[in-house]
Amino acid sequence: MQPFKKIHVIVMDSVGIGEAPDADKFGDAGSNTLGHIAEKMNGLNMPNMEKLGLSNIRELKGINKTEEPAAFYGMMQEASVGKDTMTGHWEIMGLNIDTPFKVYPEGFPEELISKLEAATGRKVLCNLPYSGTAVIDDYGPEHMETGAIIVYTSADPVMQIAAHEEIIPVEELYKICEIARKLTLDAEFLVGRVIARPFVGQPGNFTRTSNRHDYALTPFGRTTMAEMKDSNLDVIAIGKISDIFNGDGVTEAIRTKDNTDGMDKMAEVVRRDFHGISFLNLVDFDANFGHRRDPIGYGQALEEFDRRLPEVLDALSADDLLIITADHGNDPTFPGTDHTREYVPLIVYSPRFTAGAELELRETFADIAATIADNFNIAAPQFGKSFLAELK
Ligand SMILES: O=P(O)(O)O[C@H]1O[C@H](CO)[C@@H](O)[C@H]1O
Ligand SMILES: [Mn+2]
Ligand SMILES: [Mn+2]
Repeated sequence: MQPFKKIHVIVMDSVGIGEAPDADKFGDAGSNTLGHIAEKMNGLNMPNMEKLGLSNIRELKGINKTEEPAAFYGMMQEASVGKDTMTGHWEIMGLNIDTPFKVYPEGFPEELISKLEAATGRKVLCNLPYSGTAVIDDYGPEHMETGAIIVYTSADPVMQIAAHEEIIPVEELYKICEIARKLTLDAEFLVGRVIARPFVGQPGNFTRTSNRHDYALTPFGRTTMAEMKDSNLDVIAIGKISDIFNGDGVTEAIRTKDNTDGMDKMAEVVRRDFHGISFLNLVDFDANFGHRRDPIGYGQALEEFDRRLPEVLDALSADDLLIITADHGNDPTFPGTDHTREYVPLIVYSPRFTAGAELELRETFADIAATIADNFNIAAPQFGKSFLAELK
């Protein structure tokens, strides 16, 4: 088969498709993001994903299994020991994270907080694991009175810093986060990501803005993105992808406001003439609905995604390959507010295909990187097995 000129990867952030075999080790036995949302919605209306074969992977209420799926379809299991966004995306690009990132279930050590206060000249509020919407409700008023910053974490390896845009201008919050990023690069206080969380509004009525900014770490190994960039191929990062890789291996970064904007930008990029990959993350599923434990909102966002899909599908030519997948689960019906250890769906489509078929269970997300490397004839990642030859 002729290689594809462009491969487009869409990560539906947190759209898992049922507990992974090792889910019990993560306290996630019984989780199923898509399955439980379909139940709560009393059937999901996703005719475009249906045609591609979504319910052929695992039957989902409201979505029919189709006799002639247009896409190749299957599931991937996560090999790495984490279930956070960075781990999932880095694995998709060929890495295997075998040492878990540090998490801070009791908040950050006093020593780190003192250093942060000294370096920023601002006091720290909260310093606990917290939901990002609850934390601004609870600490926002005090923050507005004192100018102290709201620092919180979660079950993920993250330090999040929230501030009202009229109390601390976004640019200053970004500087504060850069300071926090520098302080948390050492093994002693290592944090996967520092996240700026600006918000607006009045007490009791705060909302977060799209000026969120993530400060990640540079991937610990050589990703297929880096390999592509060094081979003079294009790597177009859309949404928070560039942040997740700290810009490593990215040749062009396009920011987005939300899922809708992400799909708009994706359709634009698909129509362009280039040689390489585009890589989009749709974070709303996770941030607005998964962590908020809102299965109906989540279901509606999935249906909206499905309605927008034809714009991307229609833009594809026989030179394009589209891969739709996820980075972990976040079952909105599950106890707690954290990610869930799940299989992720794998949908692989090109107008070049006459028919789709089932792909065998993938043992690592890195099979996507291996497939990309195989297609562009560049060095294979250290992990992953290409499924390119199966696409016929
Ligand atoms: O509750 P909010 O602030 O949305 O935080 C969520 O967003 C973080 C980064 O994705 C996750 O670790 C989770 O804690
Ligand atoms: Mn994620
Ligand atoms: Mn998340």
